[in-house]
Amino acid sequence: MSKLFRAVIMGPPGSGKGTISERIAHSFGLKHLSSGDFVRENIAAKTEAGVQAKTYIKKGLLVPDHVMTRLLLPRLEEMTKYSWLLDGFPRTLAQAKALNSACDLDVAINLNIPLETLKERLRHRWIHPPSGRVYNMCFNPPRVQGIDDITGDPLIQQEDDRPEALVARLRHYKDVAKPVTDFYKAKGILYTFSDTETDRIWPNISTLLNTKIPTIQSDARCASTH
Ligand SMILES: Nc1ncnc2c1ncn2[C@@H]1O[C@H](COP(=O)(O)OP(=O)(O)OP(=O)(O)O)[C@@H](O)[C@H]1O
Ligand SMILES: Nc1nc2c(ncn2[C@H]2C[C@H](O)[C@@H](COP(=O)(O)OP(=O)(O)O)O2)c(=O)[nH]1
Repeated sequence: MSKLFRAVIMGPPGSGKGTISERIAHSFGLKHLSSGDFVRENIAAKTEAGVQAKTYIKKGLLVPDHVMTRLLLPRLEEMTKYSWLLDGFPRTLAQAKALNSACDLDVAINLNIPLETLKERLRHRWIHPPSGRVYNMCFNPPRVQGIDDITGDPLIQQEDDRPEALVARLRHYKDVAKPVTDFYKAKGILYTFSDTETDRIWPNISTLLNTKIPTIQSDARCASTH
């Protein structure tokens, strides 16, 4: 059977999941699957799960596990031929267990970034809600201030990126994420990266994936000749 590469990336809001996922997708040719993008697509398409998800997001809540897994697992089934990196899922132990029954993961990347750094980053984060594109006024600013590069639409700052909301969000993240990282640690696939800068974390992630991905893809090549 051919073996593909399957990874998840975890970390608190602002830890760089989106930024690092894009780099991984670009450098290693994996598909970057973002749970936030899936949620937004389902809301736009008014699917049953999308309609349910919208009621929670409007209140600034996480989407419940059963809605999230119903929305996400069928999309993963469409990806059986591809290597992928999943960003934003799982966020809870229930989601991690649901994912575990659907597929075998090779690597779980865990970003551990100091609180002060997260606060500072999210203060400067601006997003283009229809596409999910993320900018940072210092790190990756748009070409024109306040305007999306591709569509020319105005950018917005999310309510829950404000410093007051953020501390509560981060506390909640820690409580919910710990059982998930423990779960992956017990499986021996957890790799934690701690730093204040994505550019310093990136070479270490790249080295890790260089050691993991060629082996797996050469397995896949052998398998495909039989
Ligand atoms: N795994 C998940 N479980 C529950 N809700 C989710 C999950 N993934 C996404 N969502 C919902 O979709 C919304 C958008 O997700 P997305 O990951 O794009 O943004 P976010 O919560 O601002 O994350 P971050 O700040 O870490 O980038 C979330 O706020 C949440 O309500
Ligand atoms: N100053 C600075 N900003 C960074 C760095 N890495 C990412 N950012 C920016 C990009 C975003 O505006 C914000 C959060 O990054 P993100 O990739 O959206 O994180 P996440 O919420 O998906 O985990 O921080 C970084 O290393 N330094």
